[in-house]
Amino acid sequence: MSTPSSSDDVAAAAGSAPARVAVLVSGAGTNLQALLDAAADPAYGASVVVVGADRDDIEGLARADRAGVPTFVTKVGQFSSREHWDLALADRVAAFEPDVVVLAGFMKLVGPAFLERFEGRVVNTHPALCPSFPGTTGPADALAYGVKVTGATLFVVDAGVDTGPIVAQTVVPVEDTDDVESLHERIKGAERRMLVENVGRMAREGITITNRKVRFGL
Ligand SMILES: Nc1nc2c(c(=O)[nH]1)N[C@@H](CN(C=O)c1ccc(C(=O)N[C@@H](CCC(=O)O)C(=O)O)cc1)CN2
Ligand SMILES: NCC(=O)N[C@@H]1O[C@H](COP(=O)([O-])[O-])[C@@H](O)[C@H]1O
Repeated sequence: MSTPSSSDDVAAAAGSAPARVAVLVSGAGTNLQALLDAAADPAYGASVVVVGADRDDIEGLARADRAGVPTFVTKVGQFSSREHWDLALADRVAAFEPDVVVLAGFMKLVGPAFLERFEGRVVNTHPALCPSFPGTTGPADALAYGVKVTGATLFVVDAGVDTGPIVAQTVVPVEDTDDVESLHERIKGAERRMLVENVGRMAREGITITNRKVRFGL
């Protein structure tokens, strides 16, 4: 795995050793579980080396414990400012020398220190088709708007909210009978498949970003 060269033309990953993946979570951790399950196969090319969270007592951390993966919790409230939290979070993650950092249901915006440390190597999975419905309520917003299809987006995180270069998207139908829960569950099924497939490809092939366009390969 090599270090990205610049923010506008970024190469990440690709090598013979499994890529080291750090995952940050805030909740149930079903996306994390999908990565843990995939990584059990050496052919996948990636290994989850640490799971971090911004809160205690969540199923995502329990999933990591059961898989024997180290965990940490870094809460905003433990620090005197958001900037100090961001720096501490970057330090905790960096100690595990990740090649790729996956935000998988991580409900905090990461800031400049974090993004500089892992430039071009942080991806987030979002339960909507970016650039539509950014933020914390993507499935509810899609349902309220009345769209007939929605989905999930994997993107390289930047300083905005769900604005980064898009790695992959997956589409699901919105049914007339859906409520927010049923729609989000349908999205999450497709989201987990998209995440596993594309984090694996990032690990095995690397990515290059040119003028926002993401392609696999270095
Ligand atoms: N710099 C970025 N950080 C993150 C992104 C991103 O695109 N850029 N994506 C998020 C996930 N996200 C939605 O996709 C998201 C998460 C959280 C928030 C937010 O406003 N959070 C509040 C706290 C809410 C809480 O603690 O429950 C906050 O950060 O103070 C907006 C969007 C991952 N990070
Ligand atoms: N804005 C971020 C956001 O809405 N993230 C979403 O939270 C869910 C976490 O599920 P999980 O904890 O079961 O993986 C996922 O659908 C993820 O995209």
